[in-house]
Amino acid sequence: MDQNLFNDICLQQLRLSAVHEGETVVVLTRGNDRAEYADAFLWAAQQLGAATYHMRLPSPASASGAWAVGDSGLDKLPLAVEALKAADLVVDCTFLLFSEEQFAIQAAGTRILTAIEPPELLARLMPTKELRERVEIGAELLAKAKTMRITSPHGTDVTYQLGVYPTLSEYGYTDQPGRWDHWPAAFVFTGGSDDGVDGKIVLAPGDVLLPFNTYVQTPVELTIEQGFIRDIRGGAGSSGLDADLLRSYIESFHDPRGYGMSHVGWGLDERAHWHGLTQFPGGMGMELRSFYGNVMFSIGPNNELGGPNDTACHFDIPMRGNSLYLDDELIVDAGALTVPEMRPAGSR
Ligand SMILES: O=c1ccc(O)c[nH]1
Repeated sequence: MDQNLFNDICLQQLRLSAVHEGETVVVLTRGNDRAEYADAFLWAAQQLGAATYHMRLPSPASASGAWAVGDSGLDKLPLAVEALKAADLVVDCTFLLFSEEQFAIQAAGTRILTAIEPPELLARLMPTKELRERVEIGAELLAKAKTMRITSPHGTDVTYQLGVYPTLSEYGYTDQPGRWDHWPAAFVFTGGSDDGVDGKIVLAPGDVLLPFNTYVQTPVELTIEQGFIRDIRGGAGSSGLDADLLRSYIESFHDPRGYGMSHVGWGLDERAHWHGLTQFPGGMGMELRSFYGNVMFSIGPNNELGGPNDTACHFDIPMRGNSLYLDDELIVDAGALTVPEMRPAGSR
């Protein structure tokens, strides 16, 4: 994208995130990644009268090749963490989520906006206040629920006991002290209690495996007991290829907590395409986490919700055409939201 255009969308973003004169905005990058993001955000912050600078960390010293979450590169840099805590807004172009340092920075009252996706996607899925309202309505419903049940025509039937962990909303910008968000995003999630997820999830062709950034081709059956996946196998009549890939990847972390059940919720953005991975292979799948009516469950850490599991092995798995009940009330009906206030304005 042309740098002037990129500057403009970052300006729109920082306006939504309520950046103003007297604030300090720090843009965080690593190695050679996303220098043009830093330029655009620095320019935009200046337009709004904020003080701003770029903090550039070295590239990770070791590259495992896997998407290991939680390593911020800041663990040996307490001075840098203090500087980030002193900022009003950190624009995180590195993915700090699941790291100790992200939690410490938020706890100091600093808001954090993660921005990693390709500029074209940032532009197309520019957050809106209307979408924020719909996401917040979803978050309110989810926060009140005591159980969540997910079913699908393929045989999924799993129940999460809720109420232990907070509900988080992601709508793509952040204007409240201490709040993190990720641009672009439109979904809500919480986590089941540590030993309170039981049942079966059957992944069907077209469901999405992030970070593989692939669509499931062969059905996968996951058996879940007391918050952990106990068995992964290919569904009836399938070669079992996707089941083998999933298991092999999780095993490579040598951490049984990689089989834990992480966050769970649903997506709300009708502008986000299910087929998005075919368009932006370089992205990290935020479009897929956000597409309207997806039900997304996750595997691995739950420390971002305050839980004890801080494994580096993480999967997000948005599924199509599933149904989701909160306390027996149908909220997502085969991939469509039932609550009019959560639907796009034109389709209530
Ligand atoms: O924005 C995100 C990205 C990944 C994840 O697991 C949650 N939210």
